[in-house]
Amino acid sequence: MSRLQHTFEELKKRGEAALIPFITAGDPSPQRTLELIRTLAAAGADIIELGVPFSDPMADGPTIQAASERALAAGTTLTTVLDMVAQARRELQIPLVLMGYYNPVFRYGVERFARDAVAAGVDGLLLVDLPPEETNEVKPATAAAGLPLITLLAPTTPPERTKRLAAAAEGYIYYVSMTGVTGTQAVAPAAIRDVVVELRTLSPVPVAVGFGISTVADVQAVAEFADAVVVGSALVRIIGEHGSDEALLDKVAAFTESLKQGCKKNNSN
Ligand SMILES: O=P(O)(O)OC[C@@H](O)[C@@H](O)c1c[nH]c2ccccc12
Repeated sequence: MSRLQHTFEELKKRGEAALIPFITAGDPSPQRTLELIRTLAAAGADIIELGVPFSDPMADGPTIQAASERALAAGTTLTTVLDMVAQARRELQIPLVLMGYYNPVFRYGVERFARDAVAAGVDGLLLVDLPPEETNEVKPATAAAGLPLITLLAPTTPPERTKRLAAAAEGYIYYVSMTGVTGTQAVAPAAIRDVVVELRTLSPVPVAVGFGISTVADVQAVAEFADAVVVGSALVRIIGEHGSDEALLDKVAAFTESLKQGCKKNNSN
């Protein structure tokens, strides 16, 4: 059983949704990223989504764009991201999913990338600017390496397409709660509940929800009907503000612990 499957099974037994914090790899520095991964894991993260910094992150709002710039300025490349994963993997079992844009992966070489990613200890790949219909170049390589290619679905995905993609999903489905870029608007849990519930019946894999989840209340509301919640910009903002102080890891730990409290299902108190 894969690390991802194992994590979701354990959480199901405990009646909890998975907490998936997102950070940009290399922000503020590769060294700091390793410390952040340790801190997130110790504070209750169940899976970590690591962003591969990119110069033209068109799906990202200002907060994550700035994180990408900090990471690139610190010299982060796809190769150094894989090194960070390999280092983390020496000491941690937490699933690590890479999120990125296709260009760096294409330049690295898709087959070599898929192999190196699995060897480093990557558990899943999200290529956010590659529509599922255009994964023909990537799928054979990720399938051969045993790397789940995570499908992104959005409220704008037509029902037929949703059905087809959900049935073929690997790892987990990432349901984007709204159109637009990351970190700019708040999620509206009531508006997405029914689609997510339906998606879970269509899909053989768990369904994560992300975009606009930034508070414990958001996490709690979404955790009632989703298998996992992704929190990106709210966390990246803390890293942006405290990246160079001593307090960074404590702040990140406290925020993560509070978010995890929201993941216990039916704890309406
Ligand atoms: O930042 P938010 O609103 O919390 O959304 C999650 C998100 O940051 C993370 O999953 C992500 C970062 N960049 C992306 C690009 C596309 C899809 C998802 C992402």
